[in-house]
Amino acid sequence: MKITKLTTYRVPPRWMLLKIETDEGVVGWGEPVIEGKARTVEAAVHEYSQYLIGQDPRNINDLWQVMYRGGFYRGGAILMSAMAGIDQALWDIKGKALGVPVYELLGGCVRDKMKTYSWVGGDRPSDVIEGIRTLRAAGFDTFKMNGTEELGFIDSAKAIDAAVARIAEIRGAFGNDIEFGIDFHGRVAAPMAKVLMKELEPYRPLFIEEPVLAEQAEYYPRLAESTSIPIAAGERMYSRFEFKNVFHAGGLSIVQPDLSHAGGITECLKIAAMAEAYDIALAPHCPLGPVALAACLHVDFVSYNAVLQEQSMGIHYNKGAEVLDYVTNKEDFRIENGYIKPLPKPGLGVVIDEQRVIEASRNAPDWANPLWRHADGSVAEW
Ligand SMILES: O=C(O)[C@H](O)[C@@H](O)[C@@H](O)[C@H](O)CO
Ligand SMILES: [Mg+2]
Repeated sequence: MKITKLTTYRVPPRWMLLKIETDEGVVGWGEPVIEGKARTVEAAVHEYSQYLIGQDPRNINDLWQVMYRGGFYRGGAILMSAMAGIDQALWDIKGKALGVPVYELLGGCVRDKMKTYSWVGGDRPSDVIEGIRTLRAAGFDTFKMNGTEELGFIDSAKAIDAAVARIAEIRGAFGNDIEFGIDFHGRVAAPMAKVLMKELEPYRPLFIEEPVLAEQAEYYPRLAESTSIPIAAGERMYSRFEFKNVFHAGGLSIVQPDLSHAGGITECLKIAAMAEAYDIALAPHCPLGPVALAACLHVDFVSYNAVLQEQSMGIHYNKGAEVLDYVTNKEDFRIENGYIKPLPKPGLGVVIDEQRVIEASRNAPDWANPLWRHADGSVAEW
């Protein structure tokens, strides 16, 4: 079997789908994307085709190493996201060629179903109570929300109180009938992270995500010393070589690699196994589309330390398309009481409505996150 063609489709709301064709008619789909930099990742995907066209797509490990090491420079959000989508498509092809789901190729499932969670609120955490009520009616009991709006390096007690009051209201409304993670989204600088985490402790969130920016990961052990709340991070780390330093330093309780940013299934499997050795739980990051979610689920189902899966149904970013809009086997993605079952079809288990994708790609918006500024005019972390 040989790879003959790579085709990329940028589609609403902010995703990119990659189709890899072969000379035997087996087609694989991937989802290479960095939110807000789809065109850059698209260029990187097509630059990698020099290593792929004419090659056997089933030699996933060798193709992965060639893409990672062959061009001298390596790592980072753009290249590892391009590789991630290509890797996903190669696993899709291999599973389809052998007639089995990818998790069967990886040794089979360690669980019957995988727990998922839903986002509530938006960029500026509001309407969370209403959002939780709606999603609870749909069977979810675990949620995630932004913990704060923009926050200064050193901010006021008033700003802290506002963030804490929102969480107190949630606990007050639902008690311990729900669980929720709080995403600091990298908006909080190290000095304030310690303050805010301490104030949130009484409300026992399931985890605090990105309590500081990934480039400040050396604070994780110090923050972990000062709080009982589990620390989660990983969406802005891109290879096992980055994660190894964070695991070794300690402080991280939940690792959240993104299957469309951190080198794909091949790399995230290795990250998951490394995390297990450090007694760190796995909760793949996935605010993206159906192929990214499917790739996450295959890693979840074969990873003992997988505990929670993010999925983007109803997420505040999905303007213009929902997570299953480009999928024809929607029933396989059914979530019951917050749980999803292994995807039964060969490969990644996603049947893409290519016509719908082609139509949607004709006028895909160039999504970008908003640019926030502090009251003094300086740029704020979004
Ligand atoms: O936890 C999450 O889903 C992420 O923090 C998410 O909000 C961002 O990754 C966003 O997709 C960036 O454009
Ligand atoms: Mg996050």
